[in-house]
Amino acid sequence: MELSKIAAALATVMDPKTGQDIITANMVLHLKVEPPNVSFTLQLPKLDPEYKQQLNFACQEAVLNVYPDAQVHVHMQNPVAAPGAGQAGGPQKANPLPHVKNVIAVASGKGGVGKSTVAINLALGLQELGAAVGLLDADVYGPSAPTMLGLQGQKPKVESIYGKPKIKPLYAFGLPVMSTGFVVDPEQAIVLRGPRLAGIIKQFIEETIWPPLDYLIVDLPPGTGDVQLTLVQVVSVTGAVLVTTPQEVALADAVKAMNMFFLENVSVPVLGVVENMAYFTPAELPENKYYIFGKGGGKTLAKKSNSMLLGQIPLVQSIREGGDSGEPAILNKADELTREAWLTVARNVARQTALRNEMMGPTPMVTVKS
Ligand SMILES: Nc1ncnc2c1ncn2[C@@H]1O[C@H](COP(=O)(O)OP(=O)(O)OP(=O)(O)O)[C@@H](O)[C@H]1O
Repeated sequence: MELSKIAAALATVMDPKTGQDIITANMVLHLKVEPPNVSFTLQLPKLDPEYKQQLNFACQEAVLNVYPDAQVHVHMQNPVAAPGAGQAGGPQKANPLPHVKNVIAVASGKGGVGKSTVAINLALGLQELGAAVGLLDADVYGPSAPTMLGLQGQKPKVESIYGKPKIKPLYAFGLPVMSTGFVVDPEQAIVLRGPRLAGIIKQFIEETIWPPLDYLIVDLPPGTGDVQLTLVQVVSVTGAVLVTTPQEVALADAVKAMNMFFLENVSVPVLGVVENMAYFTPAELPENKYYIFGKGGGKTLAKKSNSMLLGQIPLVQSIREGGDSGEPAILNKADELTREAWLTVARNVARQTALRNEMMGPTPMVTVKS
């Protein structure tokens, strides 16, 4: 009996919770083979007994397919909660995305500063550096990912796993993408509040079949509100990237957005600040920088949030055109300066995330007492 064959057999069993196979979803522990006995622990989130039984049968069947005489012993166990989860006496919560290493929220104080542009180019930049990346556009009131990634009019497919519907993300330039814009009409979204909104965000996190990822980039709505609060309750957010423009007026709002990550019990570390539209560079004079909105907003916000300036992105036509045409600017090899500005942001985000992970454990998921 070979351990690797048994592991390969178990990798054909799907977890209804994440839509991943149970090996990828890190659900199989203590796999032991002492012929004819095969035993292992199956960590599974709270599911009703019917699912438990289905999974048990599916595991038995998978092993018996390769070793018909095996005696299969499956021990079921609730997963160990994400470290720090359920602090302050709340109930322990399990991480719904065990196969996603880092969840990075991209936030801004107000709309129009280029938060979505940053989220998308950052996601593609990290991918270019070799990481597996996904994008969740949670900007319910103004979802930009469908247009900016050329996915307008497309709808994600729903797949049934053990009778439970799971959403398959769409793909653009190699990125798995989910956007509120695929399923909710922004005009209807205006009236969404509280529990309804929370339900949608929760569903996008828990019911999308995200592949194993190094980074899931989440594009938040501007400001502070229900989506932000829901996100920190349903998933462990590794860190936040704040986006601002250089003007002083943008700063006051950005500080409010920043403070929301430091609320009691939230404690999502700020990885750094991206200063967008930092200066204007005409295409025909690529070396010239005109600081038309002033200087220093990004640096000031980085200082206030005790983080770093991750990069400065110029105000250039190619970024706006990239957003409109569905082909983000970072993919435009003809505009090397802009590409390099985006890649600097991606490198700095990767470095700050690694440093953060060395220094502290996973961010506790927030428990709200009702
Ligand atoms: N550096 C830039 N240079 C030129 N145009 C830019 C730049 N950054 C963003 N834009 C353009 O500005 C517009 C707003 O950008 P974007 O949608 O990313 O902002 P946002 O902060 O996400 O706004 P909202 O939250 O309201 O959706 C878009 O048309 C985008 O292409």
